[in-house]
Amino acid sequence: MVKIFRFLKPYIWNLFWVIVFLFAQAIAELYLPTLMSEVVNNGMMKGDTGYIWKYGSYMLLVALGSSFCSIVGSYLSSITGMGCGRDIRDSVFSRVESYSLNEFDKIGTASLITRTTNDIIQVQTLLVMGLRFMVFAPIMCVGGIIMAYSKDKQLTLILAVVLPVMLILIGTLATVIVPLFKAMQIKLDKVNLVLRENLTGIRVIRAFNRLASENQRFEAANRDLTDNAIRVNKIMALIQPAMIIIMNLTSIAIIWFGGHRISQNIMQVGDMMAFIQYAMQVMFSIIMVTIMFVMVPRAQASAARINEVLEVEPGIKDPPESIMSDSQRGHVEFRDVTFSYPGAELPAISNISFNASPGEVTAIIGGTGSGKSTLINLIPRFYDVDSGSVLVDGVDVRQMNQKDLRAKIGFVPQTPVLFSGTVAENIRYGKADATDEEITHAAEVAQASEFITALKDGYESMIAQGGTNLSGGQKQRLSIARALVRKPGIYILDDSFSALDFKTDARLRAGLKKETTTSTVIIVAQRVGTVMDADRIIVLDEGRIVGMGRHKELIVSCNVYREIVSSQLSEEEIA
Ligand SMILES: Nc1ncnc2c1ncn2[C@@H]1O[C@H](COP(=O)(O)OP(=O)(O)OP(=O)(O)O)[C@@H](O)[C@H]1O
Repeated sequence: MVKIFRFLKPYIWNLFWVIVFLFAQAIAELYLPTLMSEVVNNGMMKGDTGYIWKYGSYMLLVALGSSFCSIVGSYLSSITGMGCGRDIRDSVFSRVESYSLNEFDKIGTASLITRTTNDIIQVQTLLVMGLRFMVFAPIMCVGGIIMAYSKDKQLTLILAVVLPVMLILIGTLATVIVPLFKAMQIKLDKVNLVLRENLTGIRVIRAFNRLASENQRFEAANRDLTDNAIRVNKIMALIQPAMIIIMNLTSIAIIWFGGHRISQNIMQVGDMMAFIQYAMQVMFSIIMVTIMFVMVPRAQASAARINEVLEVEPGIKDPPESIMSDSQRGHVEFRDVTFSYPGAELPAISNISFNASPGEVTAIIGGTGSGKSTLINLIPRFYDVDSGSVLVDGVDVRQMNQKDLRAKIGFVPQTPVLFSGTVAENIRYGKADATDEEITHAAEVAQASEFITALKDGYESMIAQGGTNLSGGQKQRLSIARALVRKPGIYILDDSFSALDFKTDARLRAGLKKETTTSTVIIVAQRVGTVMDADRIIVLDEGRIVGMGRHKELIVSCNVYREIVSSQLSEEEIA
C-alpha cells in the first residue's frame, strides 16, 4: 500500500490544502458545542435574548465556515484521489503494454483487466475517503476528548468505560471481516475469467450445447462472490446498530450522571449538552476510523495486485544502446536457434538455422504443433531465444530497438485481429499516414477490394469489435492488406491463406509476388499448394528442421515433406 502512495507525489499541494481545510473544519465543529453551551448557560437560562442572538449568530458563522471547509476539503480530496487513480491506471496500462507475451501468460488477461479496473477503484475509493477520514477523525477524536474533559472531568470517566468497549467490539468484528474483504478481489477475478471466456467463446459454447454447464460455471463463481459479499455485509450491518445502541446508552449515562451533577450545582445544563455532543463526535470519529480500517485490507490486497503488475520487469527490453542496421532490405537469419516456453520440458524449436533473403519466398511447413508459429514469433522478438540468435539485416534482434525492428516487419497473425472502426482505418493501422490510393492498392493486392466495394459504405464501412461482421477469409485478406500497406522489408504470413478458397489463394499469391519483389517473404502454411512455388521450403517436425530446399528437391529427399504432399496432392499433381 505504501508503495502506491508514490502516486500522490504530484498532488502534494492538494494534500496540504486538504489537511488545512479539514483541520479548520474539525476545529469549527469542535467549537460549536462550546458556543451552544454558552447560549444555553448564559442566554436561555438567564433569559438574555440579546446574548442568544449574538452567540446564535456566531454559531451560524462557525457552521457556515465549517461547511465551506468541508466542501473545499471534499473537492480537493476527490480531485487528488481520482487523479491518483487515473495516474495508476495509466502506469498499469503502459507497463502491461511493455510486457512480453510471457508476462501476459503469467498473470492472465482476466486478472489484468480486474487489476486495471476494479483494483484501482478500491485504491481510489480508499484514497478519497482516507484523505478525509484519516485527517478529520483523529482531530475530532482527540479534540473531542479534550473538550469533553474541559467541560467536566468526572463525566469523562463514562468515555473511559465506553471507548474500550467500542474498540474491543470493533476489533473482534474486524478480525472476521478482514479476511473476507481480502478474498473479494480473487473471487472477482474468477467471475471475470468465466465471463471473458464465455463472451469470446460464445460460438463454440453454443455449437457444443454447453450453455447450461457454462451457466452453472458462471453461477458458481458469481455465487461464491455474492456469498462472500453477503457475509461481509451481514457483519457490517451488525456494526451500525451496535454502535447506535452504544451511543444511545452513552447519552443516557451522560444525562443520568450529568443530571445528578446539575442538581448538585456542580455542572450547568449547557455544559452537559455540549458534553453529549463531544461524546458523540468522539464516537463518530471512531466509527469513521473503523470503516477505514475495514476498507484498508481490501484496498491493500488491491494495491499489492497493482504493484505486482507494475513490478514485473518486462522480459523483453530494448538494449541500452541499440544498433540499427544501415540497410533496410529485410534479410533474416536464424543461427542455431533453440527456444522453449517457460515451464515446458522440451524446447518448442531446436537448432534452427536458415537464411531468408529479400526477393525470396521462404515457406515453413509441418504438422500441427511442429513449431511453425513459434519460429516466426521470434523474428519480431515476441519471445527471446534460449540459445543461438535471430538476425535481421545482420543485427541480432536483441540488440535492436523493438520499434525499429517491428517497423521493418509486416506481420499477419494466424488468427486475424481487427479493431472496431472503418475498413480504411483498419488497413491504415499498418501505416498511419497511408494515402487513400495506398489503401485501395493494398486492398487490391490482398484480393479484398471486391468485397470491400460491395459493402454498403465501401472503405468507410464499420467493422464490429473483433471483425465479427466479416467472414474468416475477409478478415484474413484485410489483415494481409494491413501488412501490405506499410511496404515492409519482411513479410511474415502465419497461415494467412487458410480460410481462402484455392482461386483467391492463387490470385493473392500472384499479386503478392509482384508486390514483394524486393522484400523477404516468410510464409507459414498447411497447404502444399501455397508453398510449392517458394524459393525455399523449410520442413519442421517436432521443432526441428527435417528438410530444406525447393519442392522438387524435397519430394525426393525429405520423407516428412513427401508424406505431407501425398496426403494433399494426387500422383499426377506431384509428378
Ligand atoms: N504460449 C505458449 N506457451 C507454452 N507452450 C506453447 C505456447 N505456444 C505454443 N506452445 C507449444 O509449442 C509447440 C509449438 O507450437 P506452435 O504454435 O509453434 O506450433 P505450429 O506448428 O504453429 O502449430 P499449428 O500449425 O497448429 O499452428 C506446441 O507444442 C505448443 O503446445
